[in-house]
Order: sequence, then structure tokens, then C-alpha cells
Amino acid sequence: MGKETENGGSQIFEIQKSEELGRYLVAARDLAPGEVVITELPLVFGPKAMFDPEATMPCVGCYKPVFTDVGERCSRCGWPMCSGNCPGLTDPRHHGMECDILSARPECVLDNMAEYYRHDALLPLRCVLLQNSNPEKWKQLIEMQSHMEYRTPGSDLYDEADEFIVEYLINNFINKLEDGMKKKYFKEVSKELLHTICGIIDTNALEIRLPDGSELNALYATTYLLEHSCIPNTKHVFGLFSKDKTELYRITLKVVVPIIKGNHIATMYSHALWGTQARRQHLRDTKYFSCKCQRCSDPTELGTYLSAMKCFGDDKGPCDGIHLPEDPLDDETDWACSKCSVKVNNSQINMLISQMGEEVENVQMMGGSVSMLENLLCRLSTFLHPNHYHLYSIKHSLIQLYGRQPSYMSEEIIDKKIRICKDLIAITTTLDPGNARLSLYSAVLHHELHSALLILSKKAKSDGSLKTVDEIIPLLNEAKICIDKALVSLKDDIQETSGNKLYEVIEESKKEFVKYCKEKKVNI
Ligand SMILES: C[S@@+](CC[C@H](N)C(=O)[O-])C[C@H]1O[C@@H](n2cnc3c(N)ncnc32)[C@H](O)[C@@H]1O
Repeated sequence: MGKETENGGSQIFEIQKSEELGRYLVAARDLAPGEVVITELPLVFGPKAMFDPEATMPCVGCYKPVFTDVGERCSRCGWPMCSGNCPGLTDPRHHGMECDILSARPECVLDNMAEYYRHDALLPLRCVLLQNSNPEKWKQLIEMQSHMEYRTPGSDLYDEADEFIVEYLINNFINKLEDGMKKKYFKEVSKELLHTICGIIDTNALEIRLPDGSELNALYATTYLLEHSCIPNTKHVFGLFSKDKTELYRITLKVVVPIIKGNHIATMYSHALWGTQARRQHLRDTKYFSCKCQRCSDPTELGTYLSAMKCFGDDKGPCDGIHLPEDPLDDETDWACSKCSVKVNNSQINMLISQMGEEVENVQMMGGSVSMLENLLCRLSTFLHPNHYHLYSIKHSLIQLYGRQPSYMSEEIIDKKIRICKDLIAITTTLDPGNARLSLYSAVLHHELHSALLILSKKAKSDGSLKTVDEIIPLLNEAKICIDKALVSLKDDIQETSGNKLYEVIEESKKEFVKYCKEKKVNI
């Protein structure tokens, strides 16, 4: 089996099947970074509920956030919209598809709006509507894996889907349709079918973040076949800004590191900066498989020690060894110290790590100051290897404050900032050499390293005199390499909101850097 690119290129991948992975893609020839593997439009997409639906909800036509209590309403179905002129209201790919069905609910309540308007239910509804509106798309969609073998009544995901989507759609809309309307829109619509669709969405949908903060879920006819690896070799971007409306949400999947013919083509379903236990748990809970990739199988996570802990010690106290899981693919594994005989069980480690994770999250959520972050770093460093992912996260926040606040500008702090940036860059590059998932982290690190080197070049020497041109040239050379790397790591993120904003900030820094070099008559 094989496929060609949409633009008629030579065959890029083959679809294969195994007991363990189901269907997956392998390279049909050697693939180089930058090559496009897949580019396609979504079969169907729909909004996700907003973070605080009591405050804002997505417009049903264009998904722009609108105020829940004062926003306008679609004149037919009463669902929130940005304005009566929103083109998505009648567009059959957007609200035009579902407005008739949503209109079946006659009464309108003005309290408890978040219960009344459940935006998460719109994508399942749009999916089931494809049966009649686009049978070809429906055929592709219903072939996708739903994992209904695990989603049985009583399981968390089944019960959640049952209450918030299936019963909601059936009771409020589908059962209220007249028979003629039901026939017009659906070949079949049952509780079971809606559950299968919820399973298909949870297993296969990709999340699209829109510039104004709302999010969509979308299903793609070929991209969904990609398997997961914690060392992905591809990156995907979504077309968000195309002037051609028919191109909206096109996905483009590109190779990021060389892929040899016959090797698997993979994406990452989890977070690259979580440790192995957290990633594997997340994949089991949401995608129903236990990852056995090279990174998950390696106790050191490719030599990064991202999950390693310092020796817990016995009665005599800890030694200077580190704890790593004896078998990271075994959920019951012990964590043995590398130097003494102390062992700790996995559940104890997991409990500690999740408590620490909450602390890190809390401090970051409240926009932690340097001293708060430093205190936490100091406390957690007693237990964690310096490269542990919780410490990575704290340090990544700190380097964006060091050298940017008046009380944190000393040469000592700038040296520290440089050291941390270099350490974190080494971890980031090992985990994600192709910038598939960590491009923004990498860009921030290189940008901050550039800025620290620049500050250092401007700082007076210990005798109070300014540095000579010969003394600043090596610093500026290194700063130039860093800022260029920061920009390159974002080359595929410019279409995306946060990537775009960061790119603009770094471009501005580069202009200032070039100006400074000119003033100093340094040719970089
Ligand atoms: C988006 S689908 C991928 C396509 C799927 N293999 C198929 O045949 O339809 C995700 C599902 O594929 C399987 N899968 C993906 N990556 C895997 C991996 N690394 N190991 C085991 N199963 C995997 C899991 O069943 C997962 O829930």
C-alpha cells in the first residue's frame, strides 16, 4: 500500500500494520528534514469548550471568544456568535452544518449557560452529520480506531462522554427532531454510534490553537495514522492565516530529522518535557497503550537524567548516588541508587513527583518572582537530579528573569544565566534534535543566552574599564550564533500564534544586536 503527496511527489510513505501498533506509516524512501510527508484539509473540525465557559464561549461560526452573558445569539438556534454577519454561521463546514439540529431545542435559559451550551458536543454532532452530507468523509472517519473495547460503561471516559455529550445531544436535540428532519440529516443515530464517535475523536483528533485563544479539535483522513514516539521525527503545522477560506486548517506534516527508508514515521502525542512515568501514564489513560520507545526504555532518557532523583539514603543519610528506575517499562519497578543499596518503589516516587509538580505549577501560575522560584529550586534540588524536569521548568522561568530585572543584573547572575541556558539547551537538543516539539523552549533558551552574552560584553571589567573590541568579539560571535539558532528553531512556528509573537520579539532583538555590532565596528 502506498500514497503520493497531494502535489504529486514521489511516494513518501507506506501504510503498514502490526498487532502492537495497528496501522502506522513507514518511509518509502530516505526522507530529508524539511520534506513534506502529508498535507491535507480536515475531514471535520469543531470548537472545544473554553477554559472558563461562564465568562467566554467560542462563536459557533468562527470560534472567536465572545462574552457568555452579553454576547449576541444566532437568530435561529440561539447559540452564541460574534455577530450576525459572521460568515461561519451559514458555512456548511462551520455552524451551517448544525444550526438546524441545534434549533430543535426551543426553550432558552439565561442562567447556567455553560451547562446549556456545550461546545464540546458540536464536533461529535458534526461528525455524525457527515453520514448524509458527505458519505465519502463519513466512510473515512468511521474507519478510525475508537478503542470502544476499553471505553465501557463505568470507565471514566465513557461516563464523561455519556453525560456531557451523548445524553446531551440525544435529549436536547436529536430526540426533539421531527422524523422527517431526522431522516434528512442522519442515516443512523444512536447512543452507541455517538459513543463510538467520541472514542474516535479522543483517539485521533488533533488540537488546533487559534490566534485569539480558542481551540478546535480536527480529524484528518491520513495524518491520524501516525504512531506516537517520545522521539518524534516529524512536526505538523496548521494553516491558520490563509486568505483562501477553503484552505483553512490545512495540516502540513514535515520531516525534522533524517528518516531512513523503512523506518517508522512518528509524531508525539504527549509532552516532551515530562518524565517517562508521566508520559507513559498519560498515553495509557488517553490513548490506551504503553509506550516502549527508545526514550521510554532508557532509564536515563537518552542520557538526560530528566527523571532522576538524588539518593534517598538510609539511617546514615544519603550518598551522592542517583536513583533511576530499574526497568522503566515496568510500572512496579524499584528505583535503585547507583552507589548504595537503597531502593525506593515506583508508587512512592510517583507520589513525590506529582506533589512537587503541583508546587512548581502553583508558583508558575502566580507568576513566581525570582526569589520564589529560587527558593523552590533550592528545596527541590535536595531531592532531584539537576536535570530533573521539574527543575528544568523552574530554571526555564528563572533565565527569563535573570538579566531582565534591575536587581538581577550582576556579573555573577549573568554567568549563572549563561550556565543554566547552556545546560537546558543540551537537554532540549538531546530530547528533540529536530525541534518537533520543543522549538519554543529552544528559541527562548537561545534568545536568553544571546542576551546574557550581550550584557556581558557591555559590562565593565573588574578595574572599571570597558572591554576592548578584541575582548567582546568572541562574546558577540557566540551571541550571533545563538540568536540565529533561536530564529531558525521557530521557522515552522511562524504560522502559529505564540511562535509568531516570539519570532517578532527575537527579530527585534536581532535588529538591536546588529545595530550594536555596527556601533562597536564589529563585523559579525
Ligand atoms: C491516532 S491512532 C493511530 C492509528 C492507529 N494505529 C490505527 O490503526 O488506526 C492512535 C492509536 O494507535 C495506537 N498507537 C499509536 N502509537 C503507538 C505506539 N507507539 N505503541 C502502541 N500503540 C500505538 C494506539 O492504539 C493509539 O490509541
